[in-house]
Amino acid sequence: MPSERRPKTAKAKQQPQQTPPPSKGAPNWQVLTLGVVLSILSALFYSHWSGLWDLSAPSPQSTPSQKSAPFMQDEVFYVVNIPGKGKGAIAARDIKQGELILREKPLFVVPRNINASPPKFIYGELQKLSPEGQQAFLNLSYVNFPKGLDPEGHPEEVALAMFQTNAVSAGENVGLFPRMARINHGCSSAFNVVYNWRDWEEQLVVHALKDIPKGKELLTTYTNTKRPRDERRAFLSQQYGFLCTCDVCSLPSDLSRASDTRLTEISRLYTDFAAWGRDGIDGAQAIEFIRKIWEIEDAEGYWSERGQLAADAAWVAASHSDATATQAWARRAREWFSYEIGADTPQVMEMNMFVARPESHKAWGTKRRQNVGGPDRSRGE
Ligand SMILES: C[S@@+](CC[C@H](N)C(=O)[O-])C[C@H]1O[C@@H](n2cnc3c(N)ncnc32)[C@H](O)[C@@H]1O
Repeated sequence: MPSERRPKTAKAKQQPQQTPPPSKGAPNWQVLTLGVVLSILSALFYSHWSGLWDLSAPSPQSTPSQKSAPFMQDEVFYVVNIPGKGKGAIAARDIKQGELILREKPLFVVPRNINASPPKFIYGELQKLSPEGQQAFLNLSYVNFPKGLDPEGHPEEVALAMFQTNAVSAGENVGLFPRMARINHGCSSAFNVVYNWRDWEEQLVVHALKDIPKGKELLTTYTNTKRPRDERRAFLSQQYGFLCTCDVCSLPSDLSRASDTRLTEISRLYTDFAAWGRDGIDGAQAIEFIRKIWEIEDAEGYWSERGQLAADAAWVAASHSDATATQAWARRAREWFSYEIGADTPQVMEMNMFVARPESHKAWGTKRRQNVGGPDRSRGE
C-alpha cells in the first residue's frame, strides 16, 4: 500500500493534543490517497466477497457507459474536454490568489472504517441518491477497473472505480464531490488550486493558490509532489492511470533534475526541522531550516502548505519567548492560510491572536528564552 505521509512538523510533534483545526491546512495530496486506502480495502475484500454480492440490486438510472457529461458552467470555471486528460476545469475569468473558487457539499461520504465490502457500500450509497445525484456520479470518469470484468454487468465495481478515481477527504470520511472532481492534477509548481474540507460547514472549499489567468486550467495535486518526477509519475500512473505531463514533469532533463533536487531537499529539510521537537536542534537552527525551505520553495514555485510552515515557525518562536519573531511568523502564516484555506478560518483567527498577543500562544515559554529570528533576515526580524 503506498504510504503517503506529510513530514511531521515540530508543531505536530510538540503538541499532539492540539485542538484539531476544523479545516486542515494540511496538504491536499493526503486527500486523494484515501481513495488509495479504499482501493486496498476493496482489493482485500474483493476476492472474499465477490461471490456474495447482490448483483440483482436495481441498477442506477443510467448505466456507467452512458457518459453524457453535461457541460458544466460556473462563474469561476467551466468544464471542457482536454486532450489526453478527459475533462478538466478552465478559469472562466482571471482568478486572484486566495479567491474562493468553489464550495461543494458531498454527494455522499464513506466512513474510513466500514464493515461492509467497499463496492457494496458505495453502490448502496449510490442507490440512495436522487436521479440527478446518480447521474452526477455516473458522469464521472474512472480508471483501474478490474481487467476482464464487463462494466455493464458489474455496477458495484464501476461505482468503486469511480469513487476511487474521484473521492477526496471529508474530515473523518471520504467524500464524493462531482464538481471538484473535474479538477485534474499538476505537480509542484504546476498546481494552482487547493481544496479543504470544512467540518463546521460540512462542505469542501477550493481556493486559488496562485493568480490564475482566464483560460488557464485549474490544477490541484493528488499526491505529495515533494519528490522526484519518476516517483510522482509511478504513483500517479498506478493509482490514477495517467502519465503526468504537467509543466513540471515536462521540463527538459537538466531542469527536471534541478527541480527534483529542490523537491528532495525540501523534504529533507522538513525532516531536519522536526529534530527541534526532540530538542535535537535549538530554536534559531529550526527557524533557519524553515527559512531555507521557504527559499527553495520560492525557487521551485511550490507554494502549498506555507500557512502551516509559518505557523510552525511561530510555534518555535513562541516556545523560545521571542515575541517579535512570533508576531512576524504569525503574520506570515495568516497571509498564507488566507490564500490556501480562506481568511474565514480558525487558523487565521488564531494567527490574529498571536500577532496581537504573542504570549497567548500555548507554547509560550516552554523552552529556554532565545531570539530565534523571523521570516525576513534582511530586516533583522
Ligand atoms: C478526479 S478525475 C479528474 C477529472 C477527469 N479528467 C474527468 O474527465 O472527469 C482524475 C482522472 O483524471 C485524469 N487526469 C487527472 N489529471 C491528469 C493529468 N495531469 N494528465 C492526464 N490525465 C489526468 C486521470 O484519468 C485521473 O484518473
